Amino acid sequence: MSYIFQFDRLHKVIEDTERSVLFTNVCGCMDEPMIITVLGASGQGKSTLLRVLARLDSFDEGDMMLGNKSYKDWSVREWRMKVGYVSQFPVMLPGSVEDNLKTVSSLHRIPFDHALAKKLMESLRLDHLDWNKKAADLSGGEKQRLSLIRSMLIRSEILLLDEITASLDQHSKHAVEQVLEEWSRREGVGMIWVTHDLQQARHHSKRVWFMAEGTLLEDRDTQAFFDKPDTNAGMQYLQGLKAEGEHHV
Ligand SMILES: Nc1ncnc2c1ncn2[C@@H]1O[C@H](COP(=O)(O)OP(=O)(O)OP(=O)(O)O)[C@@H](O)[C@H]1O
Repeated sequence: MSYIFQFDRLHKVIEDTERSVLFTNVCGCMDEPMIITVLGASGQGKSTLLRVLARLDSFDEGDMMLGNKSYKDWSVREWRMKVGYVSQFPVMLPGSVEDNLKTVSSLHRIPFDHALAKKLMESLRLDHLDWNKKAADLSGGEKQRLSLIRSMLIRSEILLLDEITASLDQHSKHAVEQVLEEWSRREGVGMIWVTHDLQQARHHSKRVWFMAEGTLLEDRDTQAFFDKPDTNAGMQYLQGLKAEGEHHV
Protein backbone atom coordinates (compact mmCIF):
# COMPACT_ATOMS: atom_id res chain seq x y z
CA MET A 1 0.00 0.00 0.00
CA SER A 2 1.34 3.43 -0.77
CA TYR A 3 0.91 6.32 1.62
CA ILE A 4 1.38 10.02 1.11
CA PHE A 5 2.67 10.37 4.67
CA GLN A 6 3.56 7.79 7.25
CA PHE A 7 5.44 7.39 10.51
CA ASP A 8 6.39 4.20 12.19
CA ARG A 9 7.25 3.29 15.77
CA LEU A 10 8.31 6.77 16.79
CA HIS A 11 9.90 6.89 20.21
CA LYS A 12 10.66 10.13 22.01
CA VAL A 13 12.60 10.62 25.21
CA ILE A 14 12.59 13.97 27.00
CA GLU A 15 15.07 15.38 29.43
CA ASP A 16 13.16 16.99 32.27
CA THR A 17 13.93 16.17 35.87
CA GLU A 18 15.07 12.78 34.60
CA ARG A 19 15.20 11.07 31.22
CA SER A 20 11.70 9.84 30.56
CA VAL A 21 9.79 8.41 27.65
CA LEU A 22 7.19 10.85 26.35
CA PHE A 23 5.77 8.47 23.76
CA THR A 24 6.65 5.16 22.20
CA ASN A 25 5.56 2.95 19.29
CA VAL A 26 3.67 5.85 17.69
CA CYS A 27 2.47 4.83 14.22
CA GLY A 28 0.22 6.62 11.78
CA CYS A 29 -0.37 6.92 8.06
CA MET A 30 -2.36 8.91 5.56
CA ASP A 31 -3.30 7.11 2.36
CA GLU A 32 -4.99 10.09 0.70
CA PRO A 33 -5.29 13.80 1.47
CA MET A 34 -7.67 14.27 4.38
CA ILE A 35 -8.00 16.07 7.69
CA ILE A 36 -6.98 14.07 10.75
CA THR A 37 -7.37 15.54 14.22
CA VAL A 38 -5.08 14.60 17.08
CA LEU A 39 -6.91 14.46 20.40
CA GLY A 40 -5.82 13.65 23.92
CA ALA A 41 -5.40 15.09 27.38
CA SER A 42 -2.83 17.75 28.11
CA GLY A 43 0.76 16.57 28.30
CA GLN A 44 0.40 13.46 26.12
CA GLY A 45 2.91 14.78 23.58
CA LYS A 46 0.60 15.96 20.79
CA SER A 47 2.52 19.18 20.13
CA THR A 48 5.82 17.36 20.41
CA LEU A 49 4.66 14.78 17.87
CA LEU A 50 3.78 17.58 15.43
CA ARG A 51 7.18 19.19 15.95
CA VAL A 52 8.85 15.84 15.32
CA LEU A 53 6.83 15.37 12.12
CA ALA A 54 7.82 18.88 11.04
CA ARG A 55 11.48 18.02 11.75
CA LEU A 56 11.68 20.81 14.29
CA ASP A 57 12.32 18.40 17.14
CA SER A 58 14.37 15.22 17.30
CA PHE A 59 13.18 11.70 18.06
CA ASP A 60 15.01 8.67 19.33
CA GLU A 61 13.72 5.73 17.31
CA GLY A 62 11.42 5.07 14.39
CA ASP A 63 11.00 6.39 10.88
CA MET A 64 8.91 8.94 8.99
CA MET A 65 8.14 8.71 5.30
CA LEU A 66 6.90 11.16 2.78
CA GLY A 67 5.76 9.56 -0.47
CA ASN A 68 7.30 6.26 0.68
CA LYS A 69 10.75 7.85 1.06
CA SER A 70 12.31 7.97 4.51
CA TYR A 71 13.05 11.31 6.14
CA LYS A 72 16.71 10.29 5.96
CA ASP A 73 16.55 10.63 2.18
CA TRP A 74 15.05 14.12 2.23
CA SER A 75 16.99 17.24 3.10
CA VAL A 76 15.40 19.20 5.95
CA ARG A 77 14.70 22.07 3.56
CA GLU A 78 12.92 19.80 1.04
CA TRP A 79 10.95 18.15 3.84
CA ARG A 80 9.79 21.50 5.21
CA MET A 81 8.68 22.56 1.74
CA LYS A 82 6.43 19.51 1.60
CA VAL A 83 5.36 19.46 5.24
CA GLY A 84 4.19 22.84 6.52
CA TYR A 85 3.79 23.59 10.21
CA VAL A 86 1.73 26.21 12.01
CA SER A 87 2.57 26.71 15.66
CA GLN A 88 0.23 27.37 18.52
CA PHE A 89 2.40 30.42 19.27
CA PRO A 90 2.80 32.34 16.02
CA VAL A 91 6.10 34.08 15.53
CA MET A 92 6.11 37.08 13.23
CA LEU A 93 9.09 37.65 10.99
CA PRO A 94 10.58 41.14 11.17
CA GLY A 95 8.90 43.86 9.13
CA SER A 96 5.40 44.43 7.78
CA VAL A 97 2.44 42.19 7.07
CA GLU A 98 3.54 42.17 3.41
CA ASP A 99 7.11 41.21 4.38
CA ASN A 100 5.67 38.31 6.34
CA LEU A 101 3.60 37.16 3.40
CA LYS A 102 6.50 37.42 0.96
CA THR A 103 9.49 36.28 3.02
CA VAL A 104 8.48 32.65 3.25
CA SER A 105 8.13 32.43 -0.54
CA SER A 106 11.54 33.98 -1.06
CA LEU A 107 13.10 31.69 1.56
CA HIS A 108 11.69 28.69 -0.26
CA ARG A 109 12.58 30.20 -3.63
CA ILE A 110 9.06 30.06 -5.01
CA PRO A 111 7.21 32.94 -6.68
CA PHE A 112 4.98 34.99 -4.40
CA ASP A 113 1.33 34.38 -5.34
CA HIS A 114 -0.14 37.81 -4.70
CA ALA A 115 -3.67 36.88 -5.84
CA LEU A 116 -3.77 33.86 -3.53
CA ALA A 117 -2.41 35.88 -0.59
CA LYS A 118 -5.10 38.52 -1.13
CA LYS A 119 -7.83 35.91 -1.42
CA LEU A 120 -6.71 34.10 1.76
CA MET A 121 -6.48 37.40 3.65
CA GLU A 122 -10.11 38.06 2.65
CA SER A 123 -11.36 34.57 3.44
CA LEU A 124 -9.68 34.64 6.84
CA ARG A 125 -11.19 38.01 7.70
CA LEU A 126 -7.93 39.94 7.46
CA ASP A 127 -8.91 42.14 4.52
CA HIS A 128 -9.08 45.18 6.82
CA LEU A 129 -5.34 44.94 7.53
CA ASP A 130 -2.95 47.45 5.98
CA TRP A 131 -0.17 45.35 4.41
CA ASN A 132 2.32 48.04 5.49
CA LYS A 133 1.44 47.60 9.16
CA LYS A 134 4.20 46.26 11.40
CA ALA A 135 3.49 42.56 11.92
CA ALA A 136 4.65 42.78 15.54
CA ASP A 137 1.74 45.15 16.26
CA LEU A 138 -0.98 42.71 15.17
CA SER A 139 -3.34 41.13 17.70
CA GLY A 140 -2.75 37.51 18.74
CA GLY A 141 -5.60 36.26 16.53
CA GLU A 142 -4.36 38.28 13.54
CA LYS A 143 -0.85 36.89 13.97
CA GLN A 144 -2.28 33.37 14.14
CA ARG A 145 -4.17 33.74 10.86
CA LEU A 146 -1.26 35.49 9.14
CA SER A 147 1.07 32.68 10.12
CA LEU A 148 -1.44 30.16 8.71
CA ILE A 149 -1.57 32.07 5.40
CA ARG A 150 2.25 32.16 5.26
CA SER A 151 2.29 28.36 5.51
CA MET A 152 -0.48 27.92 2.95
CA LEU A 153 1.41 30.07 0.43
CA ILE A 154 4.18 27.46 0.36
CA ARG A 155 1.57 24.99 -0.94
CA SER A 156 2.95 22.09 1.04
CA GLU A 157 1.45 18.63 0.59
CA ILE A 158 0.93 18.16 4.32
CA LEU A 159 -0.02 20.82 6.86
CA LEU A 160 0.62 20.28 10.57
CA LEU A 161 -1.64 22.51 12.65
CA ASP A 162 -1.16 22.98 16.39
CA GLU A 163 -4.24 24.37 18.13
CA ILE A 164 -4.41 27.16 15.60
CA THR A 165 -7.90 28.36 16.50
CA ALA A 166 -7.46 28.46 20.28
CA SER A 167 -7.00 32.25 20.36
CA LEU A 168 -9.68 33.10 17.77
CA ASP A 169 -13.21 34.48 18.15
CA GLN A 170 -16.05 32.27 16.86
CA HIS A 171 -16.36 34.00 13.46
CA SER A 172 -12.63 33.77 12.74
CA LYS A 173 -12.53 30.20 13.99
CA HIS A 174 -15.31 29.18 11.59
CA ALA A 175 -13.58 31.04 8.77
CA VAL A 176 -10.36 29.08 9.42
CA GLU A 177 -12.25 25.77 9.55
CA GLN A 178 -14.02 26.46 6.26
CA VAL A 179 -10.90 27.68 4.49
CA LEU A 180 -8.89 24.65 5.61
CA GLU A 181 -11.57 22.16 4.66
CA GLU A 182 -11.85 23.69 1.20
CA TRP A 183 -8.05 23.90 0.86
CA SER A 184 -7.65 20.23 1.75
CA ARG A 185 -10.35 19.17 -0.72
CA ARG A 186 -9.44 21.47 -3.59
CA GLU A 187 -5.64 21.38 -3.34
CA GLY A 188 -5.33 17.79 -2.09
CA VAL A 189 -3.51 18.78 1.09
CA GLY A 190 -3.38 16.34 4.00
CA MET A 191 -3.74 17.92 7.43
CA ILE A 192 -2.77 16.71 10.89
CA TRP A 193 -4.52 19.02 13.28
CA VAL A 194 -4.03 19.04 17.07
CA THR A 195 -7.10 20.43 18.80
CA HIS A 196 -8.91 20.40 22.12
CA ASP A 197 -12.10 21.51 20.38
CA LEU A 198 -14.16 18.36 20.02
CA GLN A 199 -16.79 20.01 17.87
CA GLN A 200 -14.04 20.99 15.47
CA ALA A 201 -12.70 17.44 15.39
CA ARG A 202 -16.14 15.97 14.94
CA HIS A 203 -17.21 18.24 12.11
CA HIS A 204 -14.00 18.79 10.21
CA SER A 205 -11.90 15.65 10.39
CA LYS A 206 -12.23 12.29 8.71
CA ARG A 207 -10.12 10.44 11.23
CA VAL A 208 -9.11 10.86 14.86
CA TRP A 209 -5.74 9.96 16.31
CA PHE A 210 -6.19 9.70 20.07
CA MET A 211 -3.05 9.95 22.19
CA ALA A 212 -2.96 8.45 25.67
CA GLU A 213 -0.87 6.07 27.75
CA GLY A 214 2.31 7.26 26.06
CA THR A 215 1.31 6.31 22.53
CA LEU A 216 -1.11 6.88 19.68
CA LEU A 217 -3.73 4.65 21.22
CA GLU A 218 -6.60 4.91 18.73
CA ASP A 219 -6.61 5.59 15.00
CA ARG A 220 -10.28 5.69 14.11
CA ASP A 221 -12.87 7.01 11.76
CA THR A 222 -14.06 10.23 13.45
CA GLN A 223 -17.71 9.23 13.77
CA ALA A 224 -16.78 5.81 15.13
CA PHE A 225 -14.49 7.35 17.75
CA PHE A 226 -17.18 9.74 18.96
CA ASP A 227 -19.84 7.01 18.91
CA LYS A 228 -17.74 4.61 20.93
CA PRO A 229 -14.01 4.78 21.59
CA ASP A 230 -12.23 1.43 21.43
CA THR A 231 -10.36 1.91 24.70
CA ASN A 232 -11.17 2.77 28.30
CA ALA A 233 -8.83 5.75 28.04
CA GLY A 234 -10.79 7.01 25.05
CA MET A 235 -14.07 6.59 26.85
CA GLN A 236 -12.77 8.32 29.95
CA TYR A 237 -11.45 11.18 27.85
CA LEU A 238 -14.83 11.83 26.23
CA GLN A 239 -16.76 11.24 29.45
CA GLY A 240 -14.41 13.54 31.37
CA LEU A 241 -15.07 16.33 28.94
CA LYS A 242 -18.81 15.74 29.15
CA ALA A 243 -18.62 15.89 32.92
CA GLU A 244 -16.76 19.17 32.67
CA GLY A 245 -19.83 20.49 30.89
CA GLU A 246 -18.56 20.51 27.33
CA HIS A 247 -21.77 20.97 25.35
CA HIS A 248 -20.13 20.11 22.11
CA VAL A 249 -19.00 16.53 22.74
N1 LIG B 1 12.20 19.32 24.89
C1 LIG B 1 11.54 19.02 26.02
N2 LIG B 1 12.18 18.97 27.19
C2 LIG B 1 11.54 18.67 28.32
N3 LIG B 1 10.21 18.41 28.38
C3 LIG B 1 9.53 18.45 27.24
C4 LIG B 1 10.15 18.77 25.99
N4 LIG B 1 9.20 18.72 25.02
C5 LIG B 1 8.05 18.40 25.65
N5 LIG B 1 8.26 18.24 26.97
C6 LIG B 1 7.23 17.84 27.96
O1 LIG B 1 6.48 16.80 27.38
C7 LIG B 1 5.13 16.88 27.79
C8 LIG B 1 4.23 16.88 26.59
O2 LIG B 1 4.24 18.16 25.98
P1 LIG B 1 3.34 18.50 24.72
O3 LIG B 1 3.27 19.99 24.63
O4 LIG B 1 3.87 17.80 23.52
O5 LIG B 1 1.94 17.87 25.12
P2 LIG B 1 0.49 18.14 24.54
O6 LIG B 1 -0.20 16.82 24.50
O7 LIG B 1 0.57 18.88 23.25
O8 LIG B 1 -0.14 19.06 25.65
P3 LIG B 1 -1.23 20.25 25.53
O9 LIG B 1 -2.51 19.58 25.12
O10 LIG B 1 -1.29 20.79 26.93
O11 LIG B 1 -0.73 21.26 24.54
C9 LIG B 1 5.03 18.11 28.67
O12 LIG B 1 5.07 17.71 30.01
C10 LIG B 1 6.25 18.91 28.29
O13 LIG B 1 6.68 19.71 29.34
